[in-house]
Amino acid sequence: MPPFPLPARPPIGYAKRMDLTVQDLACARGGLPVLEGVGFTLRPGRALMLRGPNGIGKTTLLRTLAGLQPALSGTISAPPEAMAYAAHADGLKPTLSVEENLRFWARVFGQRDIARALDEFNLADLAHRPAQNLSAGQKRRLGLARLLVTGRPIWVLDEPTVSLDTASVALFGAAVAHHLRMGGAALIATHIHLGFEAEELDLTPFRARPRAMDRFDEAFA
Ligand SMILES: Nc1ncnc2c1ncn2[C@@H]1O[C@H](COP(=O)(O)OP(=O)(O)OP(=O)(O)O)[C@@H](O)[C@H]1O
Repeated sequence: MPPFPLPARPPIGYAKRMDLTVQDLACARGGLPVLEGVGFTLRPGRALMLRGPNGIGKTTLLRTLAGLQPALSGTISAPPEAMAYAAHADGLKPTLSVEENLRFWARVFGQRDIARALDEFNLADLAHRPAQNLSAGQKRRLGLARLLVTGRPIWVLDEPTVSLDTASVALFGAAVAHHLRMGGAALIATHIHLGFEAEELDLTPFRARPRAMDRFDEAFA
């Protein structure tokens, strides 16, 4: 018996280059509609940066795409199993070392190689350090290195550079650029420029209309 459950479905991985087409998507947070009418296509090898002011719904959209919460309506062409989601909670096991964390996640996602993840995020010197003894930026690097052992083609990233210093932002930018060259794709909510070519989607026009205003109109119908 493996020490932890393996995925019921085989990983999709890079061999399966995948478009992500979103049509007329509406999503909610805390039971209130946040965005409506969202639509875009993200193709293999491309990155799309989500823009918009604080509270517009970037996190809500990413969580919906990654299958962590249901959409109110609309369609998402790619299944959650095609996506690797990384956000503020990094899913690290505090008592496991850096290397053990990566081996754990590689096993969960049906992968073997962790060497590239250690290398691309400059974690080799920290390989035997328990995750709980890492600095905030080092933990974030490990959380992002996890993406490389998922083998999943579409990265869905919420503010991935929080806590990273300039050198680590550059490492992360290079890792994403490599992922794109391999035929992967990335959807990233960030307020900074990551050093590679990407399209942008401003979510401001997709802000959901307030429900109170709908009721106000109905009162005069
Ligand atoms: N746990 C929650 N329960 C209820 N409402 C929430 C919750 N988290 C966020 N919200 C609200 O949902 C809306 C969208 O929030 P979301 O976090 O998706 O925005 P964001 O664009 O990612 O913001 P930021 O740029 O500040 O990270 C905001 O109005 C926010 O106040």
